Amino acid sequence: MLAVNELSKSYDQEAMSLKDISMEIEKGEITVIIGPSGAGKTTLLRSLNQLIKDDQGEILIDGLDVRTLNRSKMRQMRRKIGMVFQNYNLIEPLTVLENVLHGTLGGKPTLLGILSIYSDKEQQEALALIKEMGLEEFAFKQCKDLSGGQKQRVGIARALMKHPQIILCDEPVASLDPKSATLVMDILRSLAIEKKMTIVVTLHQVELAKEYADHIIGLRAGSVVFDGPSSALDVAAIRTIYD
Ligand SMILES: Nc1ncnc2c1ncn2[C@@H]1O[C@H](COP(=O)(O)OP(=O)(O)OP(=O)(O)O)[C@@H](O)[C@H]1O
Repeated sequence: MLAVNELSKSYDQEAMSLKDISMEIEKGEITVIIGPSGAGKTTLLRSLNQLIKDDQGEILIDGLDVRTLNRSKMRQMRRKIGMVFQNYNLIEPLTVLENVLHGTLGGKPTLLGILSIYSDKEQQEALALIKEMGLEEFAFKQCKDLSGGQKQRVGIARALMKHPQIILCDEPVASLDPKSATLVMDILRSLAIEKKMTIVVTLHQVELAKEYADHIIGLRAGSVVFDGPSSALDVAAIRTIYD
């Protein structure tokens, strides 16, 4: 469903942040990208939906190279992909419901989006997702009053409003306490298993990666140094990635 072939990226034409990355990511699985700080995890994740451009190689989603798409095809492709961010990227003074409804903006004609006009169906769907995330009682509260873990669950509900096939999560639990982190990872796991979504997550915590990943990619200095199931990530593999 998602394949990367010989992807390279340099921000400054000198140092290479990604070097000939190739990998295959399966539908219905959680793929976790791990590696030390500066290894290229965020660069790789953001290249997948072309938030970072000027890279070389191929990124195939459903067989289409996203690097070669024109504007309208790129818009269509981006509708298939939801993003979840470390710092949540919510509009803090707005309510949980309003933030989740914003997830539909990518698929709306601009004027309706600017006016924040949402149909009854969209509102019902947003409320159902809020309930699914265990946030029913917060639907009409401002996001600024939520905990980090609650904010991240709003971020996931917002991503789900587009009905994405793929969810890219950039360090989604880096700012959370262990219990909140587990809750967020449990949600991502159920999206992969029950909704057959393709989930790609960057993580700093090796233990969480081993617990939740079906597939782990280990990056070091821009290169893939491990690619396998989480059961294969042994001490020697961890050393190769981090030492
Ligand atoms: N906007 C940028 N301009 C120049 N260099 C950049 C930029 N963003 C990242 N880099 C460089 O690219 C390399 C990979 O960075 P990236 O942020 O992808 O790593 P990472 O593995 O996500 O790190 P971290 O775990 O600290 O977030 C690093 O050497 C970094 O300095």
